[in-house]
Amino acid sequence: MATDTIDLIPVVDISEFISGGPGAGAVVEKIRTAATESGFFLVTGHGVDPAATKRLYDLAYAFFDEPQDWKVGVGRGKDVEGGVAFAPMKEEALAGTLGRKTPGDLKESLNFGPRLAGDTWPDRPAGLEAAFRDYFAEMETLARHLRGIFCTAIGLAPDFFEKDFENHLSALRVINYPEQSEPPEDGQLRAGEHTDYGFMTILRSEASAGGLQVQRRDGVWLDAPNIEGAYVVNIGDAFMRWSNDEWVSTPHRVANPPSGFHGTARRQSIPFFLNPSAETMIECLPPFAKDGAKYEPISFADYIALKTSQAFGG
Ligand SMILES: O=C(O)CCC(=O)C(=O)O
Ligand SMILES: [Fe+2]
Repeated sequence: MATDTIDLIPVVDISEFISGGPGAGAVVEKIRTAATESGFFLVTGHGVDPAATKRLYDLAYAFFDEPQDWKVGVGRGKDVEGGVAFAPMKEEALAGTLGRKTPGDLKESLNFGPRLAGDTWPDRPAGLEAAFRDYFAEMETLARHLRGIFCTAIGLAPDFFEKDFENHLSALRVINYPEQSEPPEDGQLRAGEHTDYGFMTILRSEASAGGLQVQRRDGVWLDAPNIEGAYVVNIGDAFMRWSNDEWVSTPHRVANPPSGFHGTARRQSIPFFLNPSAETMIECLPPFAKDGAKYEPISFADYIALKTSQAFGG
């Protein structure tokens, strides 16, 4: 029901927190509640430049319109720090991260991180790299505001996390979910059920037939609300561990368009995966340690290696 969705995934205008206005405390309280109940909320009043978002959206759209043969030649190497990587249709099956074998996800993506390995940027569409870098910088600013909100909500100094994000390993991805001309295979989705591994994800979502769904604790899948210009924020697994499981990383997926759907179902989303630096220690935050820490301290690099080996059985 719509009321359930809006209660569980509330829309929070964070402008009063950013400007230090009298409503800042209410912003913090709303986000604390959402982060502990569903791990998902939408933000408005975030200050992100809409032109930077549109530029990245439009250039990535033009990239995905290029012929498949050409696209698969882009960014398969690992030699360029801050390069680009293209992942073709069905290459990734996100449900595999939960140990489930499904056919590959019905999506393709372009991936970038200033400290992540990729390949030389393609020469077309012109301005693609600059659009990724500009939008990445916008996300860094928003992420800093959100970290400030998180710290205030938890009772930490507002800059508690800042040293851990000086050399952050965040990743920016644009995903294209094309029209589906053939029915999906059994168990095949646009993006299979998963949780995100990092600290938090900031997603530029898009309303379409076949969109983002979030799992309620009783197992029911809810459609995430779509509000033009708002960002969907969700807590990742590393932050859940850091908070001694008080802030929750919730399973989500991207549904297929309904079978027999005849309208336009192409969808493009832009997740920014905020990750700390490799050496950051994920160690129960003091305000959550009262009844004992559930987990041993672990570096972010070791944590990702552990998650990957758990997911892929290696
Ligand atoms: O495309 C979306 O709306 C969500 C994608 C997602 O959850 C992911 O890539 O981790
Ligand atoms: Fe995700």
